Amino acid sequence: MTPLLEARRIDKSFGPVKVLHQVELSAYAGEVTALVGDNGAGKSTLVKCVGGIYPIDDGEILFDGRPVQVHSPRDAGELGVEIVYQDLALCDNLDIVQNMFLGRERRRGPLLDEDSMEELAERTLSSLSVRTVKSIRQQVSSLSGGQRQTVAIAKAVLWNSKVVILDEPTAALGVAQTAQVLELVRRLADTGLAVVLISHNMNDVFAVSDRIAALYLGRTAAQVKTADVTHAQVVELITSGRSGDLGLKNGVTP
Ligand SMILES: Nc1ncnc2c1ncn2[C@@H]1O[C@H](COP(=O)(O)OP(=O)(O)OP(=O)(O)O)[C@@H](O)[C@H]1O
Repeated sequence: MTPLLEARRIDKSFGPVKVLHQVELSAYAGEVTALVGDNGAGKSTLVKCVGGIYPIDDGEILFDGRPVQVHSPRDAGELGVEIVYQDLALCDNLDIVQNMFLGRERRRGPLLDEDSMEELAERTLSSLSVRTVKSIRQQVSSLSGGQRQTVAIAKAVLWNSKVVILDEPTAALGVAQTAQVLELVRRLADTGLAVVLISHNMNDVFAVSDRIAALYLGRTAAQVKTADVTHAQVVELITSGRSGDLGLKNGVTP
């Protein structure tokens, strides 16, 4: 199976500090790929390279098997790659519809086309089976952490995205909200999207992912199917970059 999004042999330095060394990442349509690694392993940097925020020094990015140039978030957006960052970049003083269309508002003549934006926002939320928000005209400041995360994810999928990258979507959430967001993550993949989930939480990783890509000190420690590994083996990959009993071939389960 060809990955929908693939990063190959990515090198990235900040000044004299090399942060990514020949890093590999494959994400497949219809699957959740968990990107794991300790603090500072390079997860955010890799995602920002793929999302066009940082230029790569070397390596290549492929979309649906074709090499592509991603020089800006706009390039990434045109390919259908959207990233939901931890800070979510939502505006508290705007409502859900205004946030979902922020910077990409629909117009009819000189006026905003509120009806069509409302309808599309509604349709997107219901296609994701989101029933947790009372009204799409609610101000974002009145939403809970889980609801905010949901709106940020819905905003990312509104634009015909094909790959959605989520940076620690459950980090700030309680148990019930975490379960809701993980359910949404699973649903995104089930609708055919390739989902990349950055996470530190092994329970989340094992609850929703199909594959795991582990980084260790800026290198790919392994890319494995979740069903082929145990919690303990993944923890070992994260903490030492190795897992002796996995029988990996070039970092991949044979
Ligand atoms: N803009 C930057 N300039 C210099 N160094 C950076 C920059 N961004 C990240 N780094 C360094 O790159 C390394 C990888 O950081 P990165 O944020 O990608 O790790 P991470 O795996 O996402 O960590 P965390 O889980 O803590 O978010 C770290 O050593 C960090 O200090």
